[in-house]
Amino acid sequence: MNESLTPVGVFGGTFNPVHYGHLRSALELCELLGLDHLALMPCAQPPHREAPDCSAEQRAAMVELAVRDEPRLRCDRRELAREGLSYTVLSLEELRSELGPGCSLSLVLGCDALLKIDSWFRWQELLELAHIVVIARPGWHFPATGPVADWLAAHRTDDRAVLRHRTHGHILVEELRPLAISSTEIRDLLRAGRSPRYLLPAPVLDYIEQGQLYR
Ligand SMILES: Nc1ncnc2c1ncn2[C@@H]1O[C@H](COP(=O)(O)OP(=O)(O)OP(=O)(O)O)[C@@H](O)[C@H]1O
Ligand SMILES: O=C(O)c1ccc[n+]([C@@H]2O[C@H](COP(=O)([O-])O)[C@@H](O)[C@H]2O)c1
Repeated sequence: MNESLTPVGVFGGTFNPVHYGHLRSALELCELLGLDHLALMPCAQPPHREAPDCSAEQRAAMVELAVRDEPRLRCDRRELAREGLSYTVLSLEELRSELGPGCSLSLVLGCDALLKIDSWFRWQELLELAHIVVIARPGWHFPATGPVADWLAAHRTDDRAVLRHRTHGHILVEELRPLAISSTEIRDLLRAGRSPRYLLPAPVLDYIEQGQLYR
């Protein structure tokens, strides 16, 4: 067993746009898990949904504005630099080769993403590259049967210390402060001519207004 690793994390999402649900969860995870940093990683070409209505460059720019005053949060642009669909396993492979085999790396996922993870490209290799930290939400249940249930049963731990002693391979579920905010709701408010102020950072809203996004 390794002693006292300093874990780092990566939080993938479409971030269309990034909001306080993402940001508050990211900061709480940094503190609960003792992460050196957590990088929000906007996907360029989502493998699983229609192309977002604003560009990957714009979504990454909004993430950069959102994290610029918090040193523990970063924006990771690697999926913008890669051709093709933004498969998470490819990003984890890149991160693992940059960080080296001795670093503790965690992939952060919302529970909605976890439910569908068995449809992801090479999903069973994810835990060979990183731990997975799942953000639990009120009203959400684990699957009781099927491949995701079996996978959770085989790899789940309730011990946060595992992130300081192991480099990859475990699933941790964390209940964080619930914030009922979604990017869909923010886009809908903007399209309806209503304000999403206070659901997302002011510099992100300024960027949306200046670029006339989501109209
Ligand atoms: N309010 C929230 N609290 C905690 N996690 C969240 C919240 N909103 C989204 N997430 C998680 O953040 C990750 C990235 O989310 P995403 O960028 O798709 O945002 P979203 O608000 O769910 O977007 P959309 O409404 O467009 O589906 C997902 O794993 C999702 O589960
Ligand atoms: O790798 C895959 O096959 C894959 C399939 C679906 C989703 N993902 C990733 O899951 C993350 C959350 O996606 P979303 O739709 O909740 O924003 C985001 O980083 C996606 O790139 C990844």
